[in-house]
Amino acid sequence: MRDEFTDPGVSSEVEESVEAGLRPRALDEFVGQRELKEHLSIVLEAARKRGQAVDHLLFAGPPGLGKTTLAGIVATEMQSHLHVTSGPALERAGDLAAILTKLEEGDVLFVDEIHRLSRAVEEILYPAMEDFQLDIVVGKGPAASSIRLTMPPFTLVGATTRTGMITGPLRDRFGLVARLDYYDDEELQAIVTRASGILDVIVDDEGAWEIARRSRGTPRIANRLLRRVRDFAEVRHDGSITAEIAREGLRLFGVDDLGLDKVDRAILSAMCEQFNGGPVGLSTVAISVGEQPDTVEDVYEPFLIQQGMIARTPRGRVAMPAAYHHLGLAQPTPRPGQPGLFDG
Ligand SMILES: Nc1ncnc2c1ncn2[C@@H]1O[C@H](COP(=O)(O)OP(=O)(O)OP(=O)(O)O)[C@@H](O)[C@H]1O
Repeated sequence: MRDEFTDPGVSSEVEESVEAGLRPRALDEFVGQRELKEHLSIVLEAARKRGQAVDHLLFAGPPGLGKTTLAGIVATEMQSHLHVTSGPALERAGDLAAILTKLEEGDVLFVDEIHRLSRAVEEILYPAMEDFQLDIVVGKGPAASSIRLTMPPFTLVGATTRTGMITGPLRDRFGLVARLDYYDDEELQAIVTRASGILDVIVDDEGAWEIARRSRGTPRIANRLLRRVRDFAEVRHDGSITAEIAREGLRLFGVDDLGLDKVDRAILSAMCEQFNGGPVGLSTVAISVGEQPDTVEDVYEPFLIQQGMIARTPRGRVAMPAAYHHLGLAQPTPRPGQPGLFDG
């Protein structure tokens, strides 16, 4: 049931190549995240002055907020190479060793979903991050021996949607841990305007604003909605995007006034109507909308919580008054003793 328009976690191969073209290359072009940018620019400048590799960096936050983009910026600003992999792709210790032995001095290794590294792989990473040492086991059984290789200093950039799942020892080995927050509407408007320049489509300020405010605080969604509205404008109008055209196009694609899509609305309506406002467990909600619990937790829930539509309590998820209001439903009066909103 995942929604291809507003799910920040879904990106096809075509979209990835379009995204690559829209990625800011320099820190100055990266919109928003002011504090993070300031910290990062100091870390980069200091490393440049010392002529050293940048300290290892960990970026945390929901999908589509710019973690991969920042890893690319670090590599560009340090004039080094970027190598990209992810936690689930590194199944065995040898997978990581193969990448590490290819790194040159100052290179940036980006590991997406770093919280999903296996224990065995993580253990290879510790000495590599700390002392630039790589322990490789040669042979099998009693004849196995370990050789230690020294590798050139490099920068590990880790990205995670789940800081809580990063082990303490791994987290401690990052010199900077930074959290990316949802973007505000003005920042997203600037992102839409910037992307429209690259995509060569005319969008007026109000048109960019209409797209921005339905983008769930997420640049990946802003860029995707812009591309869909561009299609709509080209097919049904003269190609340029005004507020009215943006509104019409987004309505056609099922994106509502707050930027919620059909999955968000299904989650809210399951909670409000099927489960009487909750509390209801995450996996029950996920099953009722045909999603994986991880997807509901990582992709949909953070924005619905941020919007004050649902809340997490020790007994499960509960629907807040804003959810009823958004769906146009009357809020039920709690039965005496019914667990609900104000528990926990
Ligand atoms: N601050 C920003 N300014 C302009 N564009 C941005 C910004 N952040 C992200 N983008 C755009 O949003 C898209 C998604 O960004 P990116 O792939 O870096 O997100 P991510 O956090 O790594 O997501 P995921 O973890 O799901 O891979 C990119 O195409 C990029 O152009």
